[in-house]
Amino acid sequence: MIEFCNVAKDFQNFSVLKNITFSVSKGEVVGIAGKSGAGKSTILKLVSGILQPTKGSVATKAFRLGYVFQKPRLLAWKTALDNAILPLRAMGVARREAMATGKDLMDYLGLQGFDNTYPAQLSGGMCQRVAIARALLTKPDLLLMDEPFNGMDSILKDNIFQLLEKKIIQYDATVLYVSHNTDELSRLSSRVIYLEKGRLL
Ligand SMILES: Nc1ncnc2c1ncn2[C@@H]1O[C@H](COP(=O)(O)OP(=O)(O)OP(=O)(O)O)[C@@H](O)[C@H]1O
Repeated sequence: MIEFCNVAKDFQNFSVLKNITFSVSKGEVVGIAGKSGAGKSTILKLVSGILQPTKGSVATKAFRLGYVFQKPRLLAWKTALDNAILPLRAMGVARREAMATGKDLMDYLGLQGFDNTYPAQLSGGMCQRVAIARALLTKPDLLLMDEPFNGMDSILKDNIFQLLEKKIIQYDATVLYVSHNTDELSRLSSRVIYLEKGRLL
């Protein structure tokens, strides 16, 4: 599903990733760990095509991509529900159907009653849950998540883990996700990639 072949990524004269080679098979759940600034988010951006490698190649066979960014990146002028269903609407799903599906998922994520609330009125953890709903609603076959549990308490995290475990099986999704937390990494992933000084350990 994902293939990195001798990938290097430089920003101006700064070399973030050096000669990275790894692959992720369909249905695998792989964690990415490493110190702050090690290049974890850069790996996800390369997978998604937001960034291009300086050297080497990055290939994916994803049909539908879900991406939970490090920051929620919600549109300030849209309600929580409208933010969550944005990719569904872009795919041509009728508004009424998208809203019903979106509302169910938002309720499951503990956001009952906040459908019509704007991002500025939500907490950081609530915005992050809207972003998780947005990434899951399209039934992605590749899910990229960058510190998806930021701002969440342990009970909430546990609910979201259960939801993710269910959805990953349901969508037969491949998952690549970044976390600093070893408990979070060991709970979901079958393998962890560790980045240090631009190289894979
Ligand atoms: N667009 C950019 N332009 C210049 N430098 C960048 C850019 N994006 C990232 N960097 C640099 O690349 C390095 C790796 O960034 P990245 O966001 O991938 O790290 P990270 O491992 O995800 O860090 P954190 O755990 O703190 O989120 C950092 O030194 C960062 O300053």
